[in-house]
Amino acid sequence: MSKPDPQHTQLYLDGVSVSFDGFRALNNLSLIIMPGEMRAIIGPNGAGKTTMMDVITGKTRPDKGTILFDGDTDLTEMDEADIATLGIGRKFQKPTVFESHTVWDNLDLALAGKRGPFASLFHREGANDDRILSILDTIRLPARRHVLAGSLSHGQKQWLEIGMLLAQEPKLLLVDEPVAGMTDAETAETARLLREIAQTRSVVVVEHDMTFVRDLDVKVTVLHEGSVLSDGSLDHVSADPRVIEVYLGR
Ligand SMILES: Nc1ncnc2c1ncn2[C@@H]1O[C@H](COP(=O)(O)OP(=O)(O)OP(=O)(O)O)[C@@H](O)[C@H]1O
Repeated sequence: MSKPDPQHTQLYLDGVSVSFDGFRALNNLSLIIMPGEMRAIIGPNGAGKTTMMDVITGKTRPDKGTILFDGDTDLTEMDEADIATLGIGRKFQKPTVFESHTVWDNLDLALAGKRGPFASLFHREGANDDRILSILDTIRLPARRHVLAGSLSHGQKQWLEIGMLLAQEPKLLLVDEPVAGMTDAETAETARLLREIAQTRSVVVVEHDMTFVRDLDVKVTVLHEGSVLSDGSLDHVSADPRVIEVYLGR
């Protein structure tokens, strides 16, 4: 089979391998995410999901393989800070908001981070207000904008952190287990929130919660032993005997 053309792709991984002390955490992994696509990544513990995020964001260097952003930017040659500046945002599992600042100030700080020191010097008070209000709407927190981030529920902290990433206007958002520890209502709302966000950017979500993955209603990729075992709709991959074996067998 001929290789797919990376042109017009948002993220292109081809033949990516990473070993730790001889153990292959990623084994010839190939994956394509198109602009404006949301993809769910599932797989048993140790399948390589976190390592995949690490090689995309420059935290771990692949031993071999191609990783391209926007069709032609080689990420394997870049460091973490440069990759973030390109427009790749990563949400880790644990929220890391500034607990002793208000929700509003957390977003204001995130926007200041985007401006950089020079632009911040000439920044007009209140210039960010429209942008902050718009992000507050997206993350379901307009009514809580003046409370301290530390007083939010766990789910709301996750949404605030997503909002802080949105302030950077990423073209690709990588989200690691966003609904772990959330209530059922927060989990359902997070699926709606991510679907809205994915209307204007690409999103890759790693998650174990299958109710949530069903709510996302997007193409699912199953990783196993560092490569793609199966992909397609959740119904398709759930019926794949290889997937059933990996999750239930042995
Ligand atoms: N820095 C490292 N050094 C050694 N081994 C590592 C390192 N990082 C990951 N591994 C190993 O690589 C394999 C893949 O790990 P990874 O964390 O990517 O899996 P995962 O799919 O994210 O699993 P989980 O669902 O449990 O988070 C595991 O066996 C892990 O122990």
